[in-house]
Amino acid sequence: MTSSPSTELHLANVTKKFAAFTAVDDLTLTVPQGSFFALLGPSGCGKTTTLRMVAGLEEPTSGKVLLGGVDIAHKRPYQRPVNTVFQSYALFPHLNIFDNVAFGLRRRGVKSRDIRTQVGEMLDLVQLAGLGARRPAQLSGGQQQRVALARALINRPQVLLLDEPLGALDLKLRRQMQIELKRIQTEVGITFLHVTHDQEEAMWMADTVAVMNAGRIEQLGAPADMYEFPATAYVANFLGQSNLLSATVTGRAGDDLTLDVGGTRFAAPASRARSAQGNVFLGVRPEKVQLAPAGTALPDGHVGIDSVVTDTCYAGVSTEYLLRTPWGQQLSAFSANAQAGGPLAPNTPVVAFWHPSHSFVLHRAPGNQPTDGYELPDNLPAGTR
Ligand SMILES: Nc1ncnc2c1ncn2[C@@H]1O[C@H](COP(=O)(O)OP(=O)(O)OP(=O)(O)O)[C@@H](O)[C@H]1O
Repeated sequence: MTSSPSTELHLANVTKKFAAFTAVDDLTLTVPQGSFFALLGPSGCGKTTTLRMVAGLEEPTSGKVLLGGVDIAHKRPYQRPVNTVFQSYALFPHLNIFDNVAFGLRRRGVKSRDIRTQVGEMLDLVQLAGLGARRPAQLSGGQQQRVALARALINRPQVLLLDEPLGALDLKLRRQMQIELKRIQTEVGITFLHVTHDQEEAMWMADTVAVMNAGRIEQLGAPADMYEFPATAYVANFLGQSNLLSATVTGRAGDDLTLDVGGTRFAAPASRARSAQGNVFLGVRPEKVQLAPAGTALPDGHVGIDSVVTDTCYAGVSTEYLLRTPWGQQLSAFSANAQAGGPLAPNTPVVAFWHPSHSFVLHRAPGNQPTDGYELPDNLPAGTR
C-alpha cells in the first residue's frame, strides 16, 4: 500500500489567533510525502492547533494549508484526505472491533466482500487478527490504540495525523507502540504527522522533528543533527539535557574558536558554532562529559574544568553527577554504571573534561545566564530542563 504521488503537505505562513492570543504565528513548514514528521514542544506551544488546522478542526486566521498543491485550509474535515488518531482512541463502544475498523469503508459504500478483505488486512497489519468480534472495552489500552490506528488507516488517507496517540499508555507499552507505529508507517508509506511533547518519542520515531516554541518553529531537522548541533539554547534544553556555559569569544584561528569560560581559555570548533563572536554559550551534552580525579592530566586535545561533585542521581543504567565549577555554575555529567568503581561521593574534587568536537557554541542574548537566571519556559514537561 503506498500513497499517491505529490501528496506533500505544505503550511504557508499559517497564523491562528484565538481572540487577541496568537497560538500559531506565521508558521511555514513542509512535510515530505511518506515521511514520519514530529511536531515537538512543551504544552501550549501550538502543536495541536497546527495539527487541527490540517485536520480541518480549526480554520487558520491567515495562510494556506496545501496538500499536493491544493489549498485545503477552508475545506470541511470530511472533504480532506486526512485522518486523525487521538490520545483518547475515540472508538465506538457499541461496535465490535471489526465494525469499528469497517466504519469508513461502509460509509463509502464499499462491497461487503471487499470490506472483509480490507479489514482483515488491516487487523493483520496492527497485529489484532482474531480479535474482530470483541468490543473496545474488552481490549487493553495498547490494543484499543491499534484499533484506532487501523480505523484511521483503512481509508488510505494521504496524511495520518497523530495527536499524542501514546499519551495514555504506560512507559513500557509506549515503547512497544513506538516501534510498532514506526513499522506500520514504513509498511504503509503514508505521511505521518505526529504531535508530542515527549522528546525521546519524537527522536525515536520521526525522520524529521520540528521543535516549536510559542507558535513558531525554533528548529527543524533530522533528530540526530538537532541533538548533536542544536541551533538555540531553547532547543539544546528541550531536546535532551545540555550544559550551557556562559562564555565570550576571544579569538579565532582557522577552524578553532578560543573562548573565555569563567577566566579559563577553552577551544571549540568554529564549524560547530552558531555564533562566533561576543557573548555565547559553550554547550556540551552531559553524556559527553567525562570525570577523572582532580589533578589528572587530560587526554590529548581535551578541555576540562576543575569541579566538585555536589550530588549524585542513580538511574539504573547510568548515574548523573551534578558538579559545581569554581565560578559557581552547575554542570551535569552522565556516567554509565557499567564502568568500574563506585559512585563518586559529594564533595569529591574532579576534573570534568570532553573533546572540543563534542561541544557546540550558541548565541547568548545579553544578560542570559544559565545558572543565575537563564530563562527556560515554565511549562517544560517533567524530566526536561
Ligand atoms: N479554542 C481555543 N480558544 C482559546 N485558546 C486556545 C484554544 N485552543 C488552544 N488555545 C490556546 O492556544 C495555545 C496553543 O494550544 P495548543 O493546544 O495548540 O498547544 P499544544 O502545544 O498542543 O499543547 P498541549 O501539548 O498541552 O496540547 C494554548 O495557549 C492554548 O491555551
